[in-house]
Amino acid sequence: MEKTIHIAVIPGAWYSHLVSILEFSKLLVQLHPDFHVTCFIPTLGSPSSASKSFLQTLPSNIGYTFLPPVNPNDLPQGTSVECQIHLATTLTLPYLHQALNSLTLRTPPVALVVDSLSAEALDLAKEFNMLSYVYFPPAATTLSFYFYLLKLDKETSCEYRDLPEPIQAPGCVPIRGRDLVAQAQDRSSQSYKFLLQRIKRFCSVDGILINSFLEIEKGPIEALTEEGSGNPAVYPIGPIIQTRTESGNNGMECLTWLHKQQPCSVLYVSFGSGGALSQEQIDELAIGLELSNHKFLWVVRAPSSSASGAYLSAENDVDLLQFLPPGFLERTKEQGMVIPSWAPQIETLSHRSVGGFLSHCGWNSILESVMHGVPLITWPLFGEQRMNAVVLSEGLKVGLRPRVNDNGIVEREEISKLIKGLMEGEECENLRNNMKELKEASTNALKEDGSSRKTISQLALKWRNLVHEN
Ligand SMILES: O=c1ccn([C@@H]2O[C@H](COP(=O)(O)OP(=O)(O)O[C@H]3O[C@H](CO)[C@@H](O)[C@H](O)[C@H]3O)[C@@H](O)[C@H]2O)c(=O)[nH]1
Repeated sequence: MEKTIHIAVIPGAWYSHLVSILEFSKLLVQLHPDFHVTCFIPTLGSPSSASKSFLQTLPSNIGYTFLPPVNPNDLPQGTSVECQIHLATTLTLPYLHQALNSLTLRTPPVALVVDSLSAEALDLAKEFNMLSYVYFPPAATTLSFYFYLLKLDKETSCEYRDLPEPIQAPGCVPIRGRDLVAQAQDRSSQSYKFLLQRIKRFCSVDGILINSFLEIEKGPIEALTEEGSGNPAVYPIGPIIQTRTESGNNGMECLTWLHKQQPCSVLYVSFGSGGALSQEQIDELAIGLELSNHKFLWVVRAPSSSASGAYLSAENDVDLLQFLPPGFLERTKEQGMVIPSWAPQIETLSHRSVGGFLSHCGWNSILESVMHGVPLITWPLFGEQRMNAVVLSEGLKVGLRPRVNDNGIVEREEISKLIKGLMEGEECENLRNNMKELKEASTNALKEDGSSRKTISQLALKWRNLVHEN
């Protein structure tokens, strides 16, 4: 009888990371039905409704258990979101140990695949005799810069933003220090120390699975996979994206509205699973959308206190439309639609009426936009999003990046100008053509003999052979 191949998976305590690693797991068991995945989920507070409804889509050969949740209110005041996510895993390591122990007694997993934000769990692989892998949801460019940061940290002492020249990591577009990942903007911070610790852990694993593909990031992927690079084996397995998203009645309403619009006429505006703007920036964005005269569909969130935007994890019942400028909804009722909190993003990006995406440049949103051929306005807020914005606007030329004023605000005239550039005229045509090519490449990567599909099969074969040898 054919043996079942067991894999244990540990996501990061963040909606988009949970979804990405589990979408990969879904693809793995779909392509290789002799595989079974068991997932242990760290959580911050209670799981969001979007996470719960996503978990209901898992097939029977993927099992999951929640680890005891870490309550953000029990953590020291002012703990950054990155540190909260990190603690959601570290504080539950004893439970994870217990859970892996009982799993190993029943059905020993051959490999432990751990999300990049849960890297502390990697130590358990050795103890339970499993191969260890990092699942890395962001871009290959980010991974290449991460490894390069270890070198840069030794060779320089100033803040990276004060370096006179852009930084050139192997195979990557040059990136100015101020555009580096947010955790590296203050080298004395706890977030930076955590980041370096995490990257060092990555160096000793059996492999790193990245959610990217050769055609979108040829330079960094070739540099990362080059023999003698000194990195662990890197496996590009993307683009892994959600197959469908949900958002109840609001979602239905927005799709009904999209059905009534002209092809490629609507700009979709969304800042990911939790990105939020300051009140001043919400006002500028609203007026900029209005001035552009283009149709829009905007997912609105409560304002953040940071001028340049931040991540807000709380779901609450406040009326989000109160944060819009007076009279805006009435004036734009024929021009746009505003949707509070959450939209069905996949259904929106795949809708024929959508012609542009103003995005915070989370890597999942980028891949979803690429797979549906929608060019972007690249409006990074936090994390590694500034690096992604450079890749899209300066590298791939499928996005336009707004100019930010000295107070960290993108002004209304700039917003309106960029929307016009994205949605009409020669610039729009060039961006759409570049995106069309990328869309085709992204579809090919996961076809029968596509580059990423081959990589997944290569990994599966390696894991299967190990089980059959024992
Ligand atoms: O109204 C919404 C908003 C978001 N989404 C989905 O939520 C996910 C958002 O993912 P992403 O675009 O990557 O944004 P974040 O959740 O902010 O992603 C975090 O994780 C990414 C991968 O590591 C990083 O690139 C980002 O910087 C980091 O903020 C996507 O699948 C969207 O389809 C919806 O379905 N509806």
